Amino acid sequence: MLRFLDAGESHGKMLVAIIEGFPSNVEIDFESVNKFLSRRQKGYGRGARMKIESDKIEVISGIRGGKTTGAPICIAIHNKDYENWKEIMDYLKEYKEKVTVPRPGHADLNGVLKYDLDDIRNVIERASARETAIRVAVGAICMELLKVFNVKFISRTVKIGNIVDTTKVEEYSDEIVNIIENSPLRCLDKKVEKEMMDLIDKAREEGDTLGGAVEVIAFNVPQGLGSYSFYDRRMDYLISGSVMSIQGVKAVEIGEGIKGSETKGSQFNDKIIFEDGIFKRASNNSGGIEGGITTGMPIVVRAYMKPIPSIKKEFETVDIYGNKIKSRYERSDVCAVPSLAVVVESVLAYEILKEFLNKFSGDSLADVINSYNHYNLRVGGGKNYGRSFANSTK
Ligand SMILES: Cc1cc2nc3c(=O)[nH]c(=O)nc-3n(C[C@H](O)[C@H](O)[C@H](O)COP(=O)(O)O)c2cc1C
Ligand SMILES: C=C(O[C@@H]1CC(C(=O)O)=C[C@@H](OP(=O)(O)O)[C@H]1O)C(=O)O
Repeated sequence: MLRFLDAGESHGKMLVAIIEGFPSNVEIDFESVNKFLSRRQKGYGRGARMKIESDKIEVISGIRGGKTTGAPICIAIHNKDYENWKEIMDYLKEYKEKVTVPRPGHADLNGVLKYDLDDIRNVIERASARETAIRVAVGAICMELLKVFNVKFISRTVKIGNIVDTTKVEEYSDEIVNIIENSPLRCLDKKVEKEMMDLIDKAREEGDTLGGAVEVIAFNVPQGLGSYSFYDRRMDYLISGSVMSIQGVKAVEIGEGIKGSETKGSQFNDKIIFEDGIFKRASNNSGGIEGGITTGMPIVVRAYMKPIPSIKKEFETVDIYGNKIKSRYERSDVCAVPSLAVVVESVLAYEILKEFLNKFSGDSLADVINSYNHYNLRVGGGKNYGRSFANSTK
């Protein structure tokens, strides 16, 4: 079974991850992995930290000669900012200037109470969304295997504050990807994007922050991943839990979950059709998942992020000893919604690959390909659902 663990602090030496259960002989394109990391760092509204970091992965084990070996993959991302935080982050010598004013909205207060800490710094360091850098690296490695099976993603911003991009994306296109990848907010509607940027500027001037929403679509995911047979095997359970675990995410929607709740069954159901010997759906309100199993239609996930909790504008609060005090500001992003889109893309890639390998299991890429092709011969009527068969090890 594919699994991973990660560790590391925001201003510590590095972030690390160990991925286990990844098949052998998968070619890893490091340029592509590092590009994924740099996509996460971009986005209008990000703070000063992103000018310091230029995330790149270092391979410690499990990849040799550009290919996975089947052994646990260990990777690291070094924090450049560590140089500026060495004294504060020293693991032997106690740093005397403790952080004692918790920020509402962050893990600060809950963390010190739960772990009996007298320095909020110990909470901030691990609760920080800096951790998403290594999660994206894990997702990027998963993507290298999904690419063999032509699984592709589009991830974009659909909302900043109350400004919404209503553009619909139903099919994958390189043109759409190009627009998104070259835009400041990963937004498709340029007019709406300008309004969003103005809103971010206004929030920054006011010493305030913003949230929003992203949409991520996975194309060419085969039918049959996940299961209705047990709650924790349901694809929608796995995806929503994983997306919800991303720092700041407060709601997850699959397909037309929200709008659909206002319609009738006859309108919401995706009509089943049978064409050229294969089953298809005439629409995709279910967002590619029915009964906890992928339908073969695109998987559509929307994630909603609350406004960034660290606020420059001063307000009255209390410290961890209960004393009334002015709020404390910690260097921060004003808005991180475009970055969230890339993080959701990578956690989705991980969850899809995990179930993909549960269904088409194999210790080597060739075994996985055989299993995949065999299944597609059966349910795809020998033709598959318009996806190309994975028949190479490239
Ligand atoms: C990519 C990204 C960047 C973030 N940057 C900041 C930030 O600069 N300052 C901040 O206070 N919160 C930031 N957050 C949000 C916090 O990490 C998050 O609100 C906090 O961990 C508590 O979230 P939770 O209640 O969902 O766990 C960021 C989140 C993401 C996904
Ligand atoms: C470091 C990243 O995001 C950080 C997430 C974050 C938080 O509180 O979640 C706070 C900020 O960190 P710092 O205090 O160093 O400025 C963000 O920059 C990153 O995305 O790589």
